[in-house]
Amino acid sequence: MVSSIVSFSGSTSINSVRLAFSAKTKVVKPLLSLLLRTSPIASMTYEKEFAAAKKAASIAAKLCQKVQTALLQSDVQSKSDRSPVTVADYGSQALVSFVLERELHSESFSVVAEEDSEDLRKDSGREMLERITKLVNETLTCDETYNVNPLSAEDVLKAIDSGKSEGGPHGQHWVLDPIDGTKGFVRGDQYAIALALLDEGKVVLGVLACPNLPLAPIVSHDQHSSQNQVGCLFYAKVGCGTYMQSLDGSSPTKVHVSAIDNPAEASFFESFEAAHSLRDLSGSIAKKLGVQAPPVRIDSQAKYGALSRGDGAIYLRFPHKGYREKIWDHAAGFVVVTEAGGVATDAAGNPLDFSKGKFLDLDTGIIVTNQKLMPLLLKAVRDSLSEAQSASSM
Ligand SMILES: Nc1ncnc2c1ncn2[C@@H]1O[C@H](COP(=O)(O)O)[C@@H](OP(=O)(O)O)[C@H]1O
Ligand SMILES: [Mg+2]
Ligand SMILES: [Mg+2]
Ligand SMILES: [Mg+2]
Repeated sequence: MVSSIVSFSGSTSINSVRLAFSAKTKVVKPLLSLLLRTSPIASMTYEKEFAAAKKAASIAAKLCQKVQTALLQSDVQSKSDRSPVTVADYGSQALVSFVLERELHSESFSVVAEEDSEDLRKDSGREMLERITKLVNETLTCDETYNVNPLSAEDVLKAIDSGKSEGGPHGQHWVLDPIDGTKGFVRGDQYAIALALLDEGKVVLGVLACPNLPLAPIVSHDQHSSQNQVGCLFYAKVGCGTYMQSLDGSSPTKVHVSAIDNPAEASFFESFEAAHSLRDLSGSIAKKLGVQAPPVRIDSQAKYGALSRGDGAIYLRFPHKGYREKIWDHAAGFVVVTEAGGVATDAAGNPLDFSKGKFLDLDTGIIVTNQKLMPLLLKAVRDSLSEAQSASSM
């Protein structure tokens, strides 16, 4: 559900105030932090970071699109070679770090990212590193924003590891999944470049670039929509709502989650990959809710983006026992969907906690929907889980 066209303006000097204070004593900083979080102007902060994140994800998306196009045109034999995907993962991560550092000149650059350069630094990684370096330089040249000397292989390695961190409850940390939905990327389906910023353990902004997601709703009553343009950029900042624009740069549109309050009319998302989520469980929950529509299975955090604009009303994710969710698989999607009016919790209804390092500590799974459906969904989840538990103990 897409509503009015809005653009961000009305900057304040709150960032400069922050900077000035941040250099001061340890006493002032927490006080200022508290003030900013409780003040109505808190939502006006992070403007520079927000702009940098959008730019970084958009440039990385260009690199990924280029690799995916080449991958899909290649023959069957080279399709089974996974190296193009790896090249895109590393290339995307290097570009995002490069852009963030260039734009922000931050003294304490910290990134919790999925990839690192360890394998690339080995002799066996040399050829791949050359391919990545070439790709990164080609993408930067095409973009024309940065008039820089070509990056060397060493620059690329440094960018991949730049600010490497485990996150945590204090300070600011970027959270990056350079390609989320790797399996979808290989198939030519959905994937996302997912970038979020944590501040004192909370996700304060997030950007999702979804190069293959149609601009038109993917769960639509109008199956004959003439709009088949793909490539969406979703972005959200705490207190400011969620916006979507085309990756080509159309004007932003404010988006909202579905307003459906009758679960029978809702459709639900889950992973395309059967191994990523327990389908028996999501099927049982959907049945209890009376959901009529079949599940919509797509890869990556594109699910959060689609949900944030009201394509479907529920996202169910129940990994197999023992799987630990990583923050980069959810941080950007979380703020995109919650700022659009959605609610995302674990299976017991606890808020998602991004402050514990690179893992999300969860009770069983992740569920996302709108405010009205959440109580019904939680009950269906509770009932289905206890049924599954008693069945397994028999
Ligand atoms: N067995 C498993 N259960 C749940 N998630 C898994 C999984 N194996 C991998 N994943 C995660 O699922 C992500 C993709 O999400 P989705 O299932 O929504 O498409 C992967 O991100 P990457 O593709 O970045 O590695 C990976 O982190
Ligand atoms: Mg991922
Ligand atoms: Mg990934
Ligand atoms: Mg991965």
